[in-house]
Amino acid sequence: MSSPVPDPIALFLETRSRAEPNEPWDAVACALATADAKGRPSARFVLVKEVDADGFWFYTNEQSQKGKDLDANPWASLCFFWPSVHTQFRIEGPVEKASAARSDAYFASRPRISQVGAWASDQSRPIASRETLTDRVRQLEAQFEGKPVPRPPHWGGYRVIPQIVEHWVEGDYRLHDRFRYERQEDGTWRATRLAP
Ligand SMILES: Cc1cc2nc3c(=O)[nH]c(=O)nc-3n(C[C@H](O)[C@H](O)[C@H](O)COP(=O)(O)O)c2cc1C
Repeated sequence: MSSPVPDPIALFLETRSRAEPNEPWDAVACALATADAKGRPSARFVLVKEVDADGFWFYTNEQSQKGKDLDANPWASLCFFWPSVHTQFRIEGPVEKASAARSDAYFASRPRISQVGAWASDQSRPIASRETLTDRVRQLEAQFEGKPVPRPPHWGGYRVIPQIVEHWVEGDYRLHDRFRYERQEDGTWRATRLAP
């Protein structure tokens, strides 16, 4: 049986470190749920490599479906599940765009082929064929040859500011432990135990 902690972000980071060596896939991957202007939800996986009390950061094409959703409705929910430690975390809160400097720094850290891919892909728009994409990659590789690849203006970071964190730990006979943490005005967290 677990009990509430004062800082659920520290708990998230500690749990992720324990999970990381045993997960078959990337422990920083999570489902990101957004909703459009009509409140229709959609979910997809993203990588959230940077986490602190101010934000859970991900990077994407701002003209994608998720980018449009976040323009219309800047609130999101993230869901991580690490089977090796029998734990799920849900993070919910308002979303803000990263500064240009932060997006530049992250873009610069990516492999060159991913940087070219960010220019080549009009993410979430229809394309005629796979060749359309690979031809565009070849064309851009030639264009940027011998030069650093700049960050496309429509590509950048977002942070989900954690207002609600839910920690779920699998228990025997489906009697799981669930704690919902709500961030208070003074930055402390109020924990509530939820029925599983
Ligand atoms: C494990 C995993 C990680 C992913 N990480 C990202 C990411 O960090 N950023 C991104 O734009 N797409 C990422 N994708 C692709 C997205 O799931 C999605 O297909 C894409 O962003 C378009 O989503 P949208 O049309 O809802 O905007 C990832 C996919 C998987 C399976």
